[in-house]
Amino acid sequence: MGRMNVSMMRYLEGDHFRVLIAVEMGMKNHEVVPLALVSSIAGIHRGGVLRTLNDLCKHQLVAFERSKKFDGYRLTIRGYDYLALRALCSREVVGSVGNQIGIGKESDVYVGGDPDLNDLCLKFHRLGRTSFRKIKEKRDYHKKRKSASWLYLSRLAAAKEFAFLKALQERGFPVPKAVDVCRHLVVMQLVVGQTLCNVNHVEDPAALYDRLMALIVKLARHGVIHGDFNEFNLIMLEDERIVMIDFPQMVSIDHPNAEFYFDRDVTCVRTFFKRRFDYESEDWPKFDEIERKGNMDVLLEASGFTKKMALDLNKAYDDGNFLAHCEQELRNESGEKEGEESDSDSEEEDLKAIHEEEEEEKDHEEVKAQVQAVKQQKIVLSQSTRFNDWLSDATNLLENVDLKALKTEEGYDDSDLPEKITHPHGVVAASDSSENEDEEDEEEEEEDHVAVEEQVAKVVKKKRQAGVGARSVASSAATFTAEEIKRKLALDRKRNKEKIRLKVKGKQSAVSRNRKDNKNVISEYAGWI
Ligand SMILES: Nc1ncnc2c1ncn2[C@@H]1O[C@H](COP(=O)(O)OP(=O)(O)OP(=O)(O)O)[C@@H](O)[C@H]1O
Repeated sequence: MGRMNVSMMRYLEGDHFRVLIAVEMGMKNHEVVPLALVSSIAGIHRGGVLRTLNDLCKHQLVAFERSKKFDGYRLTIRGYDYLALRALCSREVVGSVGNQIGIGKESDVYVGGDPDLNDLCLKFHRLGRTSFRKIKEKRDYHKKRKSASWLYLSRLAAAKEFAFLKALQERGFPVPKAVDVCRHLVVMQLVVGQTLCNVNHVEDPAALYDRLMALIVKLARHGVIHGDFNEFNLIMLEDERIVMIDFPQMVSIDHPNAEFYFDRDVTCVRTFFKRRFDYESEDWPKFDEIERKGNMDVLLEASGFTKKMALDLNKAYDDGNFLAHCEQELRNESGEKEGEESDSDSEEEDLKAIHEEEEEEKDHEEVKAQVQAVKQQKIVLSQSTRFNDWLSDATNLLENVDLKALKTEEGYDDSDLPEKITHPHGVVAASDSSENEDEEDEEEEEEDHVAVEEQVAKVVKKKRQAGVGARSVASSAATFTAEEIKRKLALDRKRNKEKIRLKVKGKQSAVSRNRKDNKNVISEYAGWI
């Protein structure tokens, strides 16, 4: 029995726990939680979530798994322990975790301390431990669900233990003081003593025997039967007082098998005393003689530990291997127990349906997105070909423009312009005027260039002032009239506007839909934390 390694907790940040909680929530209806879902539940962008998940994987708080349909993350036992501890730390219930003092079939027990370093007992329920270890080899066989069942069952076991501890304590039974519960972790008073199985000698076995039998009867009078009343679940203090621990199978005396459980508790004590202390009594309590005086069983049901929860938990205990959910599922599949569908199975089916719906929806959305992308591409392509056509037409027309004709037609005086502009290709001017000037140095060229620019600016200004603009030039040369271009531009603008509007609308609805889904998941899990 070692120590729980909680050193990593001090290095984890808020985002780490946020992502851990997101994985925990996602595991309600996912065997492994896909990155996209973790990201949307946590409300952190994918890049950030991925980085955090890598950290968590490194510290074995989550595990990455590949399944047939998709890859994703699942919470590990360590991750679940960290979540519970973190919550209790922030409630200032737990301040430290120490050595392991007990290891049972269904739990790990550690010494802990509160922030003031007073001793505490931390009991981590591990109800799905068996199934969790075999999860890989059984994965294909059981398909979905079992990953959720160990979280669910461990949480139920903790809730039940806490509820019983409180109720028993209030009625004066010798049990450890219940401090708090979170997820699968129950915090209670640390009992300093020895379990009865380790006690070899007592001063007065008869007195101890009577006290134990009186305890069984007192429980029954209050309406409950321990169900596991044996030397392993009884701690003896130094002064030989007895403290009861561990009530996993506590049942009401109205339970159909109540008598069987009662007799089994009595027999356990008798057998132990005979074997260990060689003490046998002729006197032992009988179930028929019990007079009910309290209704703790009923009160417990009203305390939040519902019938449904008890049903699920008892079924898991009865089946022994804590895979009740999965086995029931299998039985249903093989048609053995078609008429006996329990609540948990209907929940399983609901979850399955939700899962399938989600996948369908996802597929649908993907197809939609693809269609949208193809449409968009087409529009862009059509726009670009239209533009290219228009550009080539315009270029051709421009080349055919007769500037001289234009000059006479428009009253255009090009005396202001240098030769290079008057003859755009420079061929005519070069051959006519200066055949001898073959070489021009770079400086001159540059000066010319600046001069040309200035001249152009001057001419344009002049034309504008005279009310004759470039538009009139274009109108005489292009096949597209100004009206047509205007109309086209207006149409394009309108289409673009519509496109933007549509896009925003779509985005908004997707965002609000995601938010709604996340809100539902979060509200469903409100009682977990
Ligand atoms: N409050 C406590 N104070 C001190 N020790 C405790 C306390 N609770 C449990 N333990 C120790 O932890 C051991 C395991 O506890 P417990 O019996 O509750 O676990 P379990 O998993 O239900 O065990 P199992 O089902 O195998 O009997 C006990 O035998 C006891 O030694």
